[in-house]
Order: sequence, then structure tokens, then C-alpha cells
Amino acid sequence: MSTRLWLVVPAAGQGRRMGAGHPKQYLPLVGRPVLACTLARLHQAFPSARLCLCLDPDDDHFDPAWVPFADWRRSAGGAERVDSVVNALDAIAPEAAEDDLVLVHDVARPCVTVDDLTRLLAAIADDPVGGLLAAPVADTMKRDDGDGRVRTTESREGLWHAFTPQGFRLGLLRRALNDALARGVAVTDEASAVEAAGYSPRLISGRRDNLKITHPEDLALAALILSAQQQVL
Ligand SMILES: Nc1ccn([C@@H]2O[C@H](COP(=O)(O)OP(=O)(O)OP(=O)(O)O)[C@@H](O)[C@H]2O)c(=O)n1
Ligand SMILES: C[C@](O)(CO)[C@H](O)COP(=O)(O)O
Repeated sequence: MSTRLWLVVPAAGQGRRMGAGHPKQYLPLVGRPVLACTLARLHQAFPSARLCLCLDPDDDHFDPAWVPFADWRRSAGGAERVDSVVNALDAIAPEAAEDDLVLVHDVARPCVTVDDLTRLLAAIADDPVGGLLAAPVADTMKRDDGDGRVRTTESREGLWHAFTPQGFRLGLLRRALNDALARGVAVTDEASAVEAAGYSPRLISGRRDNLKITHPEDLALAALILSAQQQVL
């Protein structure tokens, strides 16, 4: 049996830094909610993938009409992003094979391009570990002294911003996440768990406009990015 492609979309966050009063994935972006925009991009790139959408069990904003995938299921969001992803992997495991590829993509990143998505998949399809979209740090990096002043300027050489999607084989990713959680390792993305398991995920250079909508000003930026992308992509 050939390996299948699964998409896991963590969408169970509360959007506290956005401060909109309800989760940012339901804020309108370019005529429809952020969640619908993100799923549309993923569907454009991978129309026959299987989707698992992590939703807060108390979510009363979600509308299934926003899901363009024929084959999809929902899983329960957890306390942290990593818990939502672990729940999703547990939910798909009975239907999936250990070496099926899983791409995990934040619902809060609607500006990822079809080209980056397909390049990521091509780059990791035969990679023994897997990898992630990322971009080299372009600014000078400062470390603060904890009191609003600069302590040091850090070297940015070799530093990358980690984006999503991040893609790994189901078996490797599940083991890595569960081990990391059991050992108390801080897991802010899938790659950090895979790294803690002793592997080196591949960095796939992606576009810098793969913005994660986090703060209020990001929503307008994302709308501009999507409009600009429509002109040229
Ligand atoms: N318990 C959680 C927390 C986050 N996420 C998802 O993980 C992604 C990245 O998280 P982040 O940008 O931090 O989103 P929020 O948790 O919503 O934001 P905040 O931290 O400001 O509350 C988002 O797509 C978010 O919906 C999730 O599925 N489950
Ligand atoms: C996974 C992630 O998008 C990589 O940059 C990011 O870490 C998720 O955001 P959070 O604020 O750390 O939950």
C-alpha cells in the first residue's frame, strides 16, 4: 500500500494575544474566516489529502461548510498546541499507517503558498526524518537583560524562523511527541520533539510572508499579503 498524506490543522487556540474576544481563526480575513482561508490553501495544494482538524470541544463558532476536503474528521483540542496535535495523531492512528506522511499546519497561517506546500512535500517525501518550512533570520538579534535593556547582541548566523507546515512520518512523530512530553521537553513545534528524539529535521526555505496571525496588527497584514499573492501567484 502506498503512503497517504494526512493534514493535521491545530485550530483549538483561544487567540489571547489577538484579544478579539473570540478565537482569531474565526475573524474575517478576505471575506471569510481565517480558518476557511487556511483550509482553502491546503486544499488547493492537496485536494485528495485526509484532514484532521483540532477544535476546542466547546467551540461554537465552527461551521463544517468551511471545510473543502471530502475526507475529514475533527479531534479534540488540548490545553496546549502540542496536546491538540497529539490528540489528532491519536485520532488518525487507527486509520493510518506508521509511514504515512503527516503535515501539521497552524490554522493561523493562511498565507502559506501552494508552491511552498508542494515544495515542502517534495522535499520530505523521501527524507528519512522529515522537515519544515523555515526562513533564515534577517534582523540583528538582541537578548534583553530582563529589565528592558539590551544585554547582548546575539549571532544570527545559522538561525531560522520555524514556520508550518512541518511534515513527518506518523510513527516517528507520535513517538517523538509522546517521549518529549513524558520527559518534560518544551515542545513548541513538531520539529522540536523530533530533535529531542535525536533527529535533524530538514529546513526547507519558505516565503517570509507565511505569517502566523498572532497580534491585532497581523490581521491587516495577512489581508494585504493574500491580496498581493492573488495578483502574482
Ligand atoms: N491549545 C491549543 C493552542 C493552540 N492551538 C493552535 O496552534 C496554532 C498556533 O498557536 P497560537 O498562534 O499560539 O494560537 P493561539 O493559541 O490561538 O493564540 P494565543 O497563544 O495568543 O492564545 C494555532 O493555529 C492555534 O489554533 C491549538 O490547536 N490548541
Ligand atoms: C508551530 C509554530 O508556528 C512555529 O513557529 C509556533 O511555534 C506556534 O506558535 P506558538 O505561539 O508557539 O504556539
